Amino acid sequence: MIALQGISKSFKVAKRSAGLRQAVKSLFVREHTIVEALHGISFSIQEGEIVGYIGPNGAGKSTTIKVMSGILMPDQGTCSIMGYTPWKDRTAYVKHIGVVFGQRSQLWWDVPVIDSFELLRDIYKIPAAEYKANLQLLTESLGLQELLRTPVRQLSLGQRMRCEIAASLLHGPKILFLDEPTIGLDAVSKIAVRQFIKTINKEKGVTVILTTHDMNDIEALADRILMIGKGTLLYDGTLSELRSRFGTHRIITADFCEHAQPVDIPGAFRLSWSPERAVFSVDIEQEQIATIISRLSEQVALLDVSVETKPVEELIVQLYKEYQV
Ligand SMILES: Nc1ncnc2c1ncn2[C@@H]1O[C@H](COP(=O)(O)OP(=O)(O)OP(=O)(O)O)[C@@H](O)[C@H]1O
Repeated sequence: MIALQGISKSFKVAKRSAGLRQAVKSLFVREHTIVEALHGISFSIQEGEIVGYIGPNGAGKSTTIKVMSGILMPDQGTCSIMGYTPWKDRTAYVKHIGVVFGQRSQLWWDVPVIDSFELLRDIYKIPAAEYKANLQLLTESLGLQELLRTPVRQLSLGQRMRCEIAASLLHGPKILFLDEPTIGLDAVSKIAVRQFIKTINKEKGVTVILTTHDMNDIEALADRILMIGKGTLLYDGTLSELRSRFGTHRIITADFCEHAQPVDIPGAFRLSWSPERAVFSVDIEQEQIATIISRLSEQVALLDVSVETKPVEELIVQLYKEYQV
């Protein structure tokens, strides 16, 4: 459904040093630097996938989304989405995609939300019956009833984001590009947005590509992760593959029956120790969890023990470090 091959994109950025003298100089002599935002990006995505597109700040995520949604033309490479070249066949192409940029609004600021929706209906030439059905479904599933008559500028961030997502889906696109859809949302709104993304993917078969810095989004949604750093694709795989490749550590938390003095357990790294509780990190490639627990129970009376994998967030940080991005 989506195939990118060798996509590169550079930006020419005016360089200016600080100070009045340099400001005056720059009026006459302009110096530029080239920022290479994307460097030979290739991947393909099948219909029905939910793909998390991750990477540190400035990695090139938004630039890729802009290329895929036809807003930017790359310097090199090919991009075929549902048979279209996004930046060439824009008018026909945009009918098949929905785009949400978490940091920007596609809604008209001063008018009620429903007015923006009606404008989009006219722009996309959505047939009346289809518009009515989609609006009803989106209103119900995103809880928009109370918001439709409110001017966008009066909405909270979470309320606006729900309206943005609805706006991007009114024309029933097959692909949804979400650039940081949960940025700034509270925990309840985040869960609601994630739930909704899951539902449209399952029930309507919408293919979803989302960029995010929130690894809980990735954990909750993404079947597959594409990781980009400094404009280059660094990882393409599932979260569980990532876990088994990099997440060989487990965190053991032990609660004691009575206060205990710190002890060293061979094969485990002690992360913390308080009179009632200790936390260890264990590399399961080196030592078995059961062995560590048995060694620990020989030293202290255990009330409770829990074993957790390293949080995804930490795995990603480890991955960024490994690739030096
Ligand atoms: N219009 C532009 N003009 C000049 N440079 C740009 C432009 N857009 C992006 N860049 C540069 O391209 C690089 C990639 O930016 P991009 O916005 O794609 O990163 P990102 O991965 O989305 O980052 P973030 O997580 O911070 O949103 C950055 O170095 C950025 O400064």
